[in-house]
Amino acid sequence: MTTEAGFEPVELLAALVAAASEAHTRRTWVRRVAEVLARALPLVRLELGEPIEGTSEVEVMSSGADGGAVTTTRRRLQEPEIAALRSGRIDESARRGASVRSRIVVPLGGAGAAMFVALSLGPGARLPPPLAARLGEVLFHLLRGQEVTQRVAELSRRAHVENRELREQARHGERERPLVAQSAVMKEVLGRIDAVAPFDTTVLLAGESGTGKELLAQRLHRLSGRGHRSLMAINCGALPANLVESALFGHEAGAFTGATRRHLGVFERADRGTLFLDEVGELPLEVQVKLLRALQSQEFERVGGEERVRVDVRVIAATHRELEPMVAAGTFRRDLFFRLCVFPIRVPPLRERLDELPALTAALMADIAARLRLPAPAVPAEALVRLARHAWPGNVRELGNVLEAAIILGRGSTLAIDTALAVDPAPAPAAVEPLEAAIRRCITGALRACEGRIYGPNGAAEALGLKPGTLQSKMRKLGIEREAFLKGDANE
Ligand SMILES: Nc1ncnc2c1ncn2[C@@H]1O[C@H](COP(=O)(O)OP(=O)(O)OP(=O)(O)O)[C@@H](O)[C@H]1O
Repeated sequence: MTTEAGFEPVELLAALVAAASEAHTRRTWVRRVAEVLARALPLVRLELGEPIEGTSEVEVMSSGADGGAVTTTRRRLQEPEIAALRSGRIDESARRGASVRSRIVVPLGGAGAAMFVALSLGPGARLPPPLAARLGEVLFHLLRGQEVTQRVAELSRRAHVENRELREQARHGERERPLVAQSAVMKEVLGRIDAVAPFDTTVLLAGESGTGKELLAQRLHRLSGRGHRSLMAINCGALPANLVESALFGHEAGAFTGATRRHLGVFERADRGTLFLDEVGELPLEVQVKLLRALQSQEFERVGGEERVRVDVRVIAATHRELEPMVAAGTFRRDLFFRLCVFPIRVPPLRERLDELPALTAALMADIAARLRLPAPAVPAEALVRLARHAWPGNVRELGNVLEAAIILGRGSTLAIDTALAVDPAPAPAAVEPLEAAIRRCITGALRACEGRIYGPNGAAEALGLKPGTLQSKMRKLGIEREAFLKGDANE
């Protein structure tokens, strides 16, 4: 038996099986089946419809014959579709004459079918109902097969993620350090952490570098209902824009040069757990948009992928920068700021809680001495006085470093605090602004004053005494976008 288009059903069957068996998602299945059918029929469009239970609507995935993007829409079920699903018979009621397209509805799975395929054929074309019914049977079984393939892929992905999760947890368990909080300000911080922990509320930890934000994020995660799942951390400032996006959302094989395999991002790996977004203020603007969307919908696409990945992630963000001035300067999105700043917690610098210096010193000393396999020397009162006089620009991290050096220099028997502090290279505290922050401030200020204009006599480059190319390269490096400063429809 051959069709009017003259194809051999056996060949078609072989091609359909080959195309459908490799489809990991229903979307790919629809595209591949449409491609194969288009080789045998004058197919204009293929639709796969699944009525939505309890409604008179149907979700339709549809693909043109050219294998382009598959679209998903939701609309009312049409009469011919209802009839075909109910009776399990082909509906050819939309068969038209030689100059107009026809549409044939093929139920998948006999009377009371749960799905259908609708084929729109070019003018004058026809698929005889017996052949269409056979095609329906084949597609029904191929679709069942696709569901199994998808389920297996999903289970294997979960197993992979859980395996990684367990390994992370084992490592994380080793890593978590005791948290000292004896001062009134730190007790207050801990109170807020413990209060918000059981909820999925997004928390923003703001404080200078080394104040213990990551340690607090670990406690928050442990006390939440997700504590037995993984806590994934990413430092948003450590990678350039294109890599941050892939680190957050993952990428598909072939997404860019060197992407030989699919890579899961931290969002996916934190599924059902917690994601710690450290240094969130460093995120380039273009990635901020994508992060906002992912936070709002808990859905995203891997870089180079079409499939929407759904996750269930609780987010803790941290920043050593003041985000509000960045919002005012246009370098941090206002909407993202409000999405993150649901429950802000300020972590005070060490100089504001010197009353817990003795307890911190004791806890850090015990930890460091155990790691170095040295006895922990006693801490004389004058050493504590000396420590209390230091400004601690690097906060608790710096205190740990000084103590480690003091233990080593004292060879495990005394604590050589003075010598250790004398070689402490931590920057002076104070009003000194990091160079990058100063550059960012100058550039954003100029762009604001010039309303996003870079070139020409009123442009930001001239105002800053830079070549436009140099300014643009600095902006790229700092993730500053000109668009954020445009007024109305101002243009270059
Ligand atoms: N309250 C604390 N009790 C015990 N150890 C602490 C405390 N706070 C910080 N530390 C220790 O100080 C070091 C720095 O802490 P942590 O990495 O959590 O700071 P952070 O604020 O996240 O720093 P950064 O912003 O630079 O990432 C870690 O070794 C941590 O264990």
